[in-house]
Amino acid sequence: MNDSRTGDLFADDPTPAEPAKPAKPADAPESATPEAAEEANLSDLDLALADWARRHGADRLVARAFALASWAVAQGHTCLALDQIPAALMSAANQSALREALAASDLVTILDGKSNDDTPTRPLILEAGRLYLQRYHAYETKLAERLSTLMAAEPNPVDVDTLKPGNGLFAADANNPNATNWQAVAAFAALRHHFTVISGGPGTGKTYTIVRLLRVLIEAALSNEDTPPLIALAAPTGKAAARMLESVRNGLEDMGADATFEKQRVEEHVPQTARTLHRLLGLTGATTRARFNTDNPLPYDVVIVDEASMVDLPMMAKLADAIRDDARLILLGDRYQLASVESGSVLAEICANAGVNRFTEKQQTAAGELLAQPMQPANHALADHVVTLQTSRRFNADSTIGQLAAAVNAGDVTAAEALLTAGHDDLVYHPRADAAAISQLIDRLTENCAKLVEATDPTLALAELGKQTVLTAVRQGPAGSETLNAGITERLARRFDFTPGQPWYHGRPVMVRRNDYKTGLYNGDVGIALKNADGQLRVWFEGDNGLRAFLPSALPAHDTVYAMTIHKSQGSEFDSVTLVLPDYDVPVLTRELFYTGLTRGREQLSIYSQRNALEQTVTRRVLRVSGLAERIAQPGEK
Ligand SMILES: Nc1ncnc2c1ncn2[C@@H]1O[C@H](COP(=O)(O)OP(=O)(O)OP(=O)(O)O)[C@@H](O)[C@H]1O
Repeated sequence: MNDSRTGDLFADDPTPAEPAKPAKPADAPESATPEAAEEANLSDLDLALADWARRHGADRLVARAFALASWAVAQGHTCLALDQIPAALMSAANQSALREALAASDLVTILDGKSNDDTPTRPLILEAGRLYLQRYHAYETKLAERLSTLMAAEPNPVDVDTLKPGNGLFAADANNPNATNWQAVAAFAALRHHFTVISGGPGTGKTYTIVRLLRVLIEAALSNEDTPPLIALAAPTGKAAARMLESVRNGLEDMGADATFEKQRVEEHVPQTARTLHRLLGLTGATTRARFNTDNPLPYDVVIVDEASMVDLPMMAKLADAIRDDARLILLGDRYQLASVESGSVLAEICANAGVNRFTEKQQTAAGELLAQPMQPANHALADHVVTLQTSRRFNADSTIGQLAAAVNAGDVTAAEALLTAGHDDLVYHPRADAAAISQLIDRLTENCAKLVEATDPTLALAELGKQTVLTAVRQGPAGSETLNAGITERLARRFDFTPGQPWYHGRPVMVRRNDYKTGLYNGDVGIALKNADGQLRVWFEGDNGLRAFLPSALPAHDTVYAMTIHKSQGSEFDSVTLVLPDYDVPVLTRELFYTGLTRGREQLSIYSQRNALEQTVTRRVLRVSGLAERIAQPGEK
């Protein structure tokens, strides 16, 4: 790192350059000066960018703006909102001088009413009070442009009569026969448009809907003697892709019970694989440029992406870029879930602007009797493209986990607390998450984890891992996943007489930390180390065609996984989940995080959290600054 990154950049008055200093540990004492405090909150990358700007003629304030725009991306925003810069990162005096400094800089493009196609594109872009690194501005504008193009055209009409109640595909709800069947409406929206989002919590029937939609598309083509559509199934992670494929296969199998359905005729045209988005787009090397893009679009007529809430802005922009204008892009996901770890919360933003199941007058007319009641017309361009499924088909309607998820989504602390303290069998609440409570929890968990050390059959051991897990909000600290993993390992080592420090032992569960195309192991894949008959350790993973065994040394980066963070659990479900929130406040404690964690549990949920931490968590929303929704369409444009 260049030395000029320090005092020189972040002091308001010129000071001599200082030598580079090591990164500040989290518990370091308060910084001596406000400037040093501002700097301490920034990463080396942020500071390197500021340094680059400085070397290219930026004054201190503009250089600082570079660092802050980079900091904003690391926080998950796509840009820096100038009116929301934390005081800890820029003094009020500097904030009030910032706009003028940016306007005067050769490194900053100002986009306003006066800009046009000849306006040069510079490394920083200021638009409507949002300051972007140029690349993120390009991702955002490109994505908005592509989605707007896809939304503007209507595909060739497909007969939607088959979707109507009574026609076999989507049966009316036996308990409520006059209610709108939103699954049928979701299929209708996807038939009518080139871009559709089907949002829904776990088990609300997104895959069920998709399988029926594919059936309609394939059967329509076959009956017209057209070529059936070329379909791609994809997801952000390998694990999510594998789950998606399994759900689609199960969905086809279930539909096989319908005597009018010629399963084989349709099945032939449904893909036999689901890929990661990286693979789909040809992003497997070190390059950030996808092999498939506007100039070389994907060959598919229908691209369906599951777990779309986990897709970040750069990936979504690349995906939309690679979709042909005459193809369909269908995103499946849960609008209320945590967004991607990286920048942007694309799915949530698209859905927030669409509202919940509100259509334009035009779409209501086209839907006809699929909609049981007329609704107040929406006028946002996105409205017709988003359908939200709200009834879980996997749980019964009054499952406590489902009710808690609804209360959390509504930010209703009182209802959430009432459910937690009512003494339900499937929801157990421990109002303490201090060191003593965590130690007791570790003891209890160790009993369960001992089953893995005693396991001999990899299939059974992997099934055991899928049954239950512990989810944490944070990695470190007393309630962090690392502490729980270390605590359980230590107790197991004592009980089974191995050294806790030894990396590999019989029964160690691991989670892969990054995609590795060489081994075909992906970020989030979970495996178990077991000794074979010769006493050799192998790590077993589930694969498309049965179990796969690896030498421990062949694995990509991985962690022990008795417990994992909620972020890492996205896209997975377990019969039983223990959810642990720290008893001190951290900014990651948000409603979206809690919702995502609790909806990983299918049957049983235990929550360890102090009441006030819980209240704080349910109340706080993830706020990500972005201009995407504004760009896609202004209200009234449709
Ligand atoms: N309308 C329906 N009638 C009967 N069963 C249904 C219906 N919709 C969904 N199901 C069943 O509910 C279960 C969950 O559906 P599905 O897997 O499609 O949900 P999902 O939203 O894709 O779930 P996940 O979030 O886990 O991916 C499946 O067993 C499916 O067959």
